Amino acid sequence: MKYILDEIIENNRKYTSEGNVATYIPELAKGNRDDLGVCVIDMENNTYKSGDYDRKFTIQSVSKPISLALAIMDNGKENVFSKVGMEPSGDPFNSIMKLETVKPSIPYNPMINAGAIVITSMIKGKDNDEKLDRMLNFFRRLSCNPTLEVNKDVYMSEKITGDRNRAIAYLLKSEGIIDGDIEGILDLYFKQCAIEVTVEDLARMGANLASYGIDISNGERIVSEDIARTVKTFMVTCGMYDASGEFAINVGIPSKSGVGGGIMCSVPKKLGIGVFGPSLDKKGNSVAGIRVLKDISRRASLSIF
Ligand SMILES: NC(=O)CC[C@H](N)C(=O)O
Repeated sequence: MKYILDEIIENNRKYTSEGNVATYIPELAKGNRDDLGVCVIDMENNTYKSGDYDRKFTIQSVSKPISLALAIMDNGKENVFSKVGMEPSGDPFNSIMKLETVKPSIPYNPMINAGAIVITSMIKGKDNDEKLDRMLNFFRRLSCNPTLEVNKDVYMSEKITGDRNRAIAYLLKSEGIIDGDIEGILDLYFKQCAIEVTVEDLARMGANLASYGIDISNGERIVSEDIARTVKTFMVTCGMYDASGEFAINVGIPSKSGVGGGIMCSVPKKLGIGVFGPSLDKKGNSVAGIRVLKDISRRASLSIF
C-alpha cells in the first residue's frame, strides 16, 4: 500500500502547477503550491502515509459535514432540515444568487457556505465560548486527536476579509432563516473553518464515518448510523461543490473538499482517506488531490457505484 501511494503521489505532483493556492483569505496565500500528501486508514486501523503528510493546514469547508453531524445531534434532523435543504445547488460554494431568486430563501444544502452558516448557527451552547468548545471537542473526538486547535492567523484573516459570508449571513437574517447575533455566528463559523488538521486527521474522520459512526480504534459509537449515512450522502451529492457530479463519475467516493487544500474521503466499510494539496482548480478543489483520489480509486476499485 505504502509503495502504491508513493508512486501515486510522485505521478501526480506535476499537476499542482495547474492550479493555485486560495488568495481570497490572505493568510491562505502563504501556502506552498507544490505540497501534496495523503493518508489512508483501513477499518483495522492500519495507517499509510505518503508525500507531504506532515503538513498542517486549515480544514475550511471540510468542516461542513462534521458540524452538520453535531447540529443534527443537537437539534434533530427535522429541525435542521427545516432551515437547510438536501439538494445540490450547482452553484459555486460562496454563491448568493439562489437566496434571492428562490423563495423561501432556505440554502440548498449544508455544504455550501450559506447552508453551513445556518448549520453553525444551530450548534448549542450558552455562549460562543461554550459553542466553540463543544465544536472543537466533537472534531477532536471524530479525528481521535485531542490536540486540534484553531489557527488564529487564518481565523483572523478570514474574519477581517469575509464580507461575502457576512453578506450571506445578513441576507439569511433578513429572510428569517437565522436570527440572533450574526457577528457571533460568523465568528464561530470562521473559527470552525480555521481548525488546523493534517491528512491523518481527515483520514481518521473519514474512517470513522466509513464505519457508520463507530470509532475504529476502540469500537465506541461517536455518531449514529443514520447521521453517518446522511453526512456521507451529502458528501457524494454536494461535497465537491459544482464539481460533485464529475467527481462521482471519475472517483466515486463520498468526499468533502476545502479551500485550504484538504479533501476528506470515506469509503463505506473500507477506508478513510485524507489528501492535502493547496493548489486549487477554478471551483476551489485541490487540483492534484483529485488526481490522487482518481488513481487510488482506480487502483483499489473503490468507486461505490
Ligand atoms: N470552500 C471552502 O473551503 C470555503 C470555506 C471558507 N472559510 C469560506 O467560507 O469561504
